[in-house]
Amino acid sequence: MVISLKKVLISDEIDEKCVNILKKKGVEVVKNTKLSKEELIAEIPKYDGLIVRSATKVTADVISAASNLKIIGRAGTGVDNIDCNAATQRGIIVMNTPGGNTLSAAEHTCALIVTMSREIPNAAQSMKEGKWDRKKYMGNELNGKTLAIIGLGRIGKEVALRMQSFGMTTIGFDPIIGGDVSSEFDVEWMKLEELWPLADYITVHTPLIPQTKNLINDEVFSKCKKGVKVINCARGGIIDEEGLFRNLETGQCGGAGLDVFVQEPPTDFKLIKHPKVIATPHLGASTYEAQSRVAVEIAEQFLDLSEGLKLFGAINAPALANALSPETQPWVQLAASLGCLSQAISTGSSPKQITLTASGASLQSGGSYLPAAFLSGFLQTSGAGDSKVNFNLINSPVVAKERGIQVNFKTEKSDEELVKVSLESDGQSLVLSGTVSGTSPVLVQIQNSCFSLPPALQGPILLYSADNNTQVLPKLTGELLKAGAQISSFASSTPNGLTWGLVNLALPINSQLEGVKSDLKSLVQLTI
Ligand SMILES: NC(=O)C1=CN([C@@H]2O[C@H](COP(=O)(O)OP(=O)(O)OC[C@H]3O[C@@H](n4cnc5c(N)ncnc54)[C@H](O)[C@@H]3O)[C@@H](O)[C@H]2O)C=CC1
Ligand SMILES: O=C(O)C(=O)COP(=O)(O)O
Repeated sequence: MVISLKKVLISDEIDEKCVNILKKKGVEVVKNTKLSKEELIAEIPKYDGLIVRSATKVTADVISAASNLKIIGRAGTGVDNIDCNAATQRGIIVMNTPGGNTLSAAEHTCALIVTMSREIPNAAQSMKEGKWDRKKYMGNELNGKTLAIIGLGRIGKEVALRMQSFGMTTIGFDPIIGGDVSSEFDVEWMKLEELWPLADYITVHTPLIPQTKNLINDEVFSKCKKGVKVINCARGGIIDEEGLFRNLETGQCGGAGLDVFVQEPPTDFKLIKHPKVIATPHLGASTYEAQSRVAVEIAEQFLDLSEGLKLFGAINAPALANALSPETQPWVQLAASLGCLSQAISTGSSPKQITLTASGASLQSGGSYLPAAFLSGFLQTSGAGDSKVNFNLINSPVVAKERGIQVNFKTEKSDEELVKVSLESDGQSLVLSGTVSGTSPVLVQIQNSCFSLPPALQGPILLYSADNNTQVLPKLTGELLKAGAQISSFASSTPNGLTWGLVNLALPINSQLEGVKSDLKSLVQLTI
């Protein structure tokens, strides 16, 4: 799957380095950070790449209008502003720059913890108002206090390491990162229920997903120490905003440091204006260093992918990572071609079982891309679904699963490199196998008949079977010439019951070849 990047739209405020790196490689870049949703929908069909931060909402209707879009890049971490399911369905890669802004977000979290413990924002504001209030702003030391960290990924870990230097005890929870790993950075892993009563401060560093929505709510506050302080530098909504306000009012919550909000920018400032709240306008990643890093990283990741060098940061393209190298490309095309042929030959009948077998040493890792490539050809030829959607390695596995189509993948040791497909459907079983000759995918076998000179599976083809090929061939050639066909090459299988013939054409023909159809057992025309 080749990702050709000619024109990229940058619709959020991103460091100029991103523009420069892409332009240097000949990519046309348009930066427009003022687009309304309607304007974005009108503009997006012109682009094959889109780069955003958190402000642009890449919704399903934007994606549906993006007829040429191949990749959406997030210069940052969270992709909750991108409808990733819609992008996957359309075969569009979604990519972020994990790690590029980790340290900035971690430092911002620590800054909120420290400033909250000493009421620095309120105290500083009172001095600007000409006051000298030394009694009002008594604080607490962090030394000896317990910090609970929910989400022990990149940012959670960096927060732990920094706050330990203040003498804080760090405890935490993460469903994936266990105690063996967290103990390496001195975080004692515990269950949420054990952690609530111990925490003086709770900081969240998870994505916003159904499991983390309103994770900290009235019930949780009631299990915490009176005066517990909370910090959210991850995503608005992980701490229930209404519940937080109620607990600040009663004093059950002693303070909150908030960088992110359910609605950004907020329309209701009630929580933000609470005297015990320190709020910043989603500034976690807003440092020159982080912005420079994520801008460079997203541009380089785009270029690496379009140059077929490597895939990094993609969150919805597991089949693509091993399918980029020039050596793998013809095998991807072969599997897709076999998918096209299988669907064309078995028209209408839905497959009960599809088995793909890869033989030969170089195809042993084919399980990561051959089934997806096969499905892309199979679905494309089925013509099912939205005709604007092209099936590729991103969307085919997902769409096939939705339609109940499953591919069993097997490998076999052999000196010969070969991809074999067996397809069982109601009353029909089909076997096809192919290989790569030079860089071209070729058909080796169909049912139990082999081609001594395997024909190329590329471009417009005509595949037929007949009982008596010697009689049929002159008639077929006559019909093709009548239809104005330019025949590039012809191959026939060694007769074994039926004979199969494959005609490679220069251009597709606009004829059903009625004059010869009755002499043939089967006939399919398709462009691969
Ligand atoms: N305020 C800002 O400007 C920034 C905010 N962020 C946000 O910070 C958050 C964390 O980012 P990273 O550390 O880079 O992500 P990460 O992917 O490295 O870590 C997230 C961790 O959350 C854990 N997790 C998932 N479900 C959980 C659950 N139910 N309970 C507890 N833990 C759970 C995951 O297992 C993972 O270890 C993200 O939401 C990201 O969008 C990131 C950068 C800047
Ligand atoms: O990377 C993230 O997840 C962030 O929240 C940073 O958002 P931003 O790029 O500053 O709009």
